[in-house]
Amino acid sequence: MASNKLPLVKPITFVTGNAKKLEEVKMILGQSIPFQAVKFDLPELQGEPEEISKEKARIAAREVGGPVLVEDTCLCFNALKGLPGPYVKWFLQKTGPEGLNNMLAAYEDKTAYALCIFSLSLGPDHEPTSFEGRTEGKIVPARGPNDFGWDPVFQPHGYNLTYAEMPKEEKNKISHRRRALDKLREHLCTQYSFMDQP
Ligand SMILES: O=P(O)(O)OP(=O)(O)OP(=O)(O)OC[C@H]1O[C@@H](n2cnc3c(O)ncnc32)[C@H](O)[C@@H]1O
Ligand SMILES: [Mg+2]
Repeated sequence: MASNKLPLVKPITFVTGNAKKLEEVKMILGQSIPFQAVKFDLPELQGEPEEISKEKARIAAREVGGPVLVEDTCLCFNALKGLPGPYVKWFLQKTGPEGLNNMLAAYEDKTAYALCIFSLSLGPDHEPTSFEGRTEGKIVPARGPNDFGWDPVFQPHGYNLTYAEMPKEEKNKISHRRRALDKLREHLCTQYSFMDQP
């Protein structure tokens, strides 16, 4: 029976400058989606998270000249109406995770959510499609290894451990990144068939 799935000949190139993101994406996707990675620090717009992610995908598709995947991650504090959101990287660089916790000292509401938006572009002439994953939690004084971003200050709802304290497999079961990748995988597997490169 003929398949009505679209053939995808080239592997998808995941473009990121962040080695820790890549590590998690590899663990979560395993062999399910053929992809390769290139390390490139893409310029980022200011604005709404989905538009930032989509614009990264447009730039990456032009650079690579084929199918690309990018993601942008936000950490959103409810007391601050969603800030620092997509700008968390710059806060983190200047203040470290503990500085993020201190930002909420003046507020009773410590709730926050981690948001990950992957954008897939099939090439320079294609509009990107986005896949969003969100995990609710709260901001706490830093606990656990300080080796990935704001993991030490984010404690997901229903857990007594911060992301940093959780074994990687546990984080990857419930994370913002996992939830977004589940949607991406579903989309790719229902719409496309992967072909070996000639
Ligand atoms: O090249 P790209 O993919 O853009 O990588 P980046 O490091 O610039 O990443 P973002 O623009 O998405 O900025 C998100 C910030 O949040 C951090 N971050 C991303 N995912 C995280 C996670 O799962 N846990 C903790 N920190 C995370 C990351 O290190 C950045 O400081
Ligand atoms: Mg970035």
